[in-house]
Amino acid sequence: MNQTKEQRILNFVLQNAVRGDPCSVLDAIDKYCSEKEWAMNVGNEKGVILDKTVEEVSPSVALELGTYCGYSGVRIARLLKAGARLLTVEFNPEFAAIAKQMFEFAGVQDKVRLLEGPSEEIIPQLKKKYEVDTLDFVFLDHWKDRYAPDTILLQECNLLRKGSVLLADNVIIPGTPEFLNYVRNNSHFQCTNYPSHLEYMKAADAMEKAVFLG
Ligand SMILES: Oc1cc(-c2ccc(F)cc2)cc2cccnc12
Ligand SMILES: [Mg+2]
Repeated sequence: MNQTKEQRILNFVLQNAVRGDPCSVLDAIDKYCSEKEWAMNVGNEKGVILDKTVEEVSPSVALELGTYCGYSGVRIARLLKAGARLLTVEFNPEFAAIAKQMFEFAGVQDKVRLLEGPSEEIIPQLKKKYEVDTLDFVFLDHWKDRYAPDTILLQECNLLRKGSVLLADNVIIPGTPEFLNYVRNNSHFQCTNYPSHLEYMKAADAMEKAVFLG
């Protein structure tokens, strides 16, 4: 049976990265996806913006929407303090299976909990089923038409607290106009735009940080 691109990415990591070394996993994915096959990982340029935001927030509980192959999950988890945890949501079971193996190889599996299913179903379960009080950090990197409704849903489920930080990928390409309009015209959010480039390409992209003011 023919391999998928995501399986080829994982295999390249297994053969070229060092087990237990998250940075070598990130480097291997970036090498493969810049030289062999493009894939929708956040990449190293926007990844540095993600790193700086995670380091600034130093979250105890982080949520990622859109796991894909686990690149940004490894990127976030490698920076988490002892006892902190990342919940990452992926609705595609094939992607989830790849990401699970990626987390295990990188050695971050004890910090990461992979939740399979649609974000709109999982978000309302976070408090009771996954023992979340509030979220310190949320990385939005899933389907672009879900950013705004999921941001509203996070508020409706009382998962945000004063100072919770949302960071959204792809606000230029593919683009998230509804989300940008929502957070930028909402007095409960303080927004900052971080211009960058689409992963592995020259096209312009950007990330948007939206701090919930309570
Ligand atoms: O970082 C991303 C990039 C793209 C993307 C796909 C095709 C393009 F031509 C340009 C950009 C899609 C994503 C979907 C979900 C999460 N991240 C994505
Ligand atoms: Mg993305």
